[in-house]
Amino acid sequence: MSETVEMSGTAEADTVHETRRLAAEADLVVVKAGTNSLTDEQSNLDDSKVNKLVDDVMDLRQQGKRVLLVSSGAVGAGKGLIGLTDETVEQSQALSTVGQSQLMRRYTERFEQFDQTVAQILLTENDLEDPDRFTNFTNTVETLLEWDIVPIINENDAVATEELRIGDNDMLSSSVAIGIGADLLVTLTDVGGVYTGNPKKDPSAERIETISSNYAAVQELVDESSKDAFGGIRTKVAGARAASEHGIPAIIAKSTESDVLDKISAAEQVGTLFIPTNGDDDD
Ligand SMILES: Nc1ncnc2c1ncn2[C@@H]1O[C@H](COP(=O)(O)OP(=O)(O)O)[C@@H](O)[C@H]1O
Ligand SMILES: N[C@@H](CCC(=O)OP(=O)(O)O)C(=O)O
Repeated sequence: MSETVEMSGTAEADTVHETRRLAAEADLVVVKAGTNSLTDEQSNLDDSKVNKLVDDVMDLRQQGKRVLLVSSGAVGAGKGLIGLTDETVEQSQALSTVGQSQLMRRYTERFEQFDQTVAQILLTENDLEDPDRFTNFTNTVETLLEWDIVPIINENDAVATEELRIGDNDMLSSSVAIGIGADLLVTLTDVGGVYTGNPKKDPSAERIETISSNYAAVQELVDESSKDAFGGIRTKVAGARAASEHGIPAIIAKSTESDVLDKISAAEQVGTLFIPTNGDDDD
């Protein structure tokens, strides 16, 4: 297990314990999975990664929880299929439309093995900001959840170029979690949480176990370690923080960790935990 780091302002042990309990008891969970957690090095959809994610989601479903999956991977899967890179935004948009249907086919096949029906929702931040569209979105989600279906959400990349430029499913999943009043946001990625530096480049980087009043210090570390990257850990931290400011516990964790969602629902120490601030920002 990675080392944890005590940063000044880290939450008290009982607050951490209480947040893990809240996360464990969450009924309505938003799970976000990034491209790296779904594709291989040749940018093909990686069956074993997709299967593992579905198995993890089904762990929650089998406990009676309602789950919304926010999945990236459309552009990545499109690149692998067509054998082209996305050098322009227009190419990314077109690739996403190819990859998205492939992605949904894989999800549908795997979830079917558990007799779990899924649905696709493509949306943009604008859809969440416009009151009529937002109402339509929540009505659809509520109906799907009543029918025991797992909605799988992605950005509508063919029409939303802003999101494509900044790789913003991290913020979209956060907005969805806040909008529908989720009980927990889990962001799955290819590293074990938020670290004091980029763990792929800096072997001395240590995992930050909890984020609460130490947010400003964490933000500085993250800005420094991911200076050149669009999206990346920065938007995950911003999205998780936004959720926690709305009273929703949020966890950033590694998608390859065994039974990662099951562990969260057993209140185990996994990834980086964002303590709900309920708007009390004491930075
Ligand atoms: N301080 C940090 N803590 C954790 N990861 C970091 C940090 N700084 C940079 N990163 C990088 O952010 C990456 C995760 O972002 P990204 O590649 O966008 O993932 P995803 O495809 O899951 O959305 C990690 O692979 C890691 O290399
Ligand atoms: N909507 C795009 C991905 C956008 C995105 O946020 O990607 P990632 O940073 O890998 O979660 C896609 O499906 O390819």
